[in-house]
Amino acid sequence: MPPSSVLKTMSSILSPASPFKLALIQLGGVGADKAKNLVHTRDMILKAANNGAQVVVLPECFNSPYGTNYFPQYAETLQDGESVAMLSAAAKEAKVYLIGGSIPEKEEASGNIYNTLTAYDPTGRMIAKHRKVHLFDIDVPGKIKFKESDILSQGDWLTHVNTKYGKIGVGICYDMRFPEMATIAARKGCLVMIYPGAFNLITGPLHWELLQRARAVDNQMYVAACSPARDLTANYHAWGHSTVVDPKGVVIATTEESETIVYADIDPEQVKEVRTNIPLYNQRRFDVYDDVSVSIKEHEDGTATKK
Ligand SMILES: O=C(O)CCC(=O)C(=O)O
Repeated sequence: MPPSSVLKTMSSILSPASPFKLALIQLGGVGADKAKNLVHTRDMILKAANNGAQVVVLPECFNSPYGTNYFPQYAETLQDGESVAMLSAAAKEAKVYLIGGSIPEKEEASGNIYNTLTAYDPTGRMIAKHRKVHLFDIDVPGKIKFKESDILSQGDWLTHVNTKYGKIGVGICYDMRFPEMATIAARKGCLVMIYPGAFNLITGPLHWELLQRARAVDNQMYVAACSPARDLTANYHAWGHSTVVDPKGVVIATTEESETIVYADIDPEQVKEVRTNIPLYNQRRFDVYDDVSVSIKEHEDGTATKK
């Protein structure tokens, strides 16, 4: 048993939190018909809630086919968009916190398009908005080339969603490759980092699970990533394998590539225990290198920005 002073420090690094059941909806059948995509998504949210989920997660780009050519056509504003309206109503009907995957968002004033996640509380109120911070621009010759920045603008803040179960850090897909985001979230008291994402058949097998386990073990927090199901008739073939990793770095729930819902129990005591047993938090040498979280200030709307 560690001394009580250590235990006290350990519990104080996690914002107040309680256990909850998480559901990752590995959504299938996302096609060209947006209205149809929305109807199916709502059905799956209700299904997850009926199975006891208290926090429900959707994948990246759940309302439109994935690809830069689709973004302008499917983009909508957060003020009067049909996807946001559905998400809010579904969160309320299902009485769950909803991490609403992402949609192409059009900002009316600038005309910019963003890859945007919105989150809702069980009354249907939008409680956070995260715009993908790191855009997916890669070129692996002969294998995969993707350049989101041709069409999308990048987000300028981090997002820590306040829920009654504790604080949840969010990122979108490629954001997962940047460890600073998860480290900042952990040091600001988030117990889980959630990434709606859509890796592909090249980088998926290489890095999807590895990145989640890395973020989890480095930061001693839960990490979850929610993908669409794979559709070989679509232009973009998603890796699937929606996964939840615990604070020890162990995969506690996962799947293959078909449509399904992945469930996992998130327990803040597990975070505290791991951080007590292996007390990395207090062993960091900020006299030797900098703490990436100190320059970040959290705001009431869930955003976190440089001071
Ligand atoms: O990082 C990767 O390999 C895939 C990222 C991605 O698909 C995305 O950001 O949408």
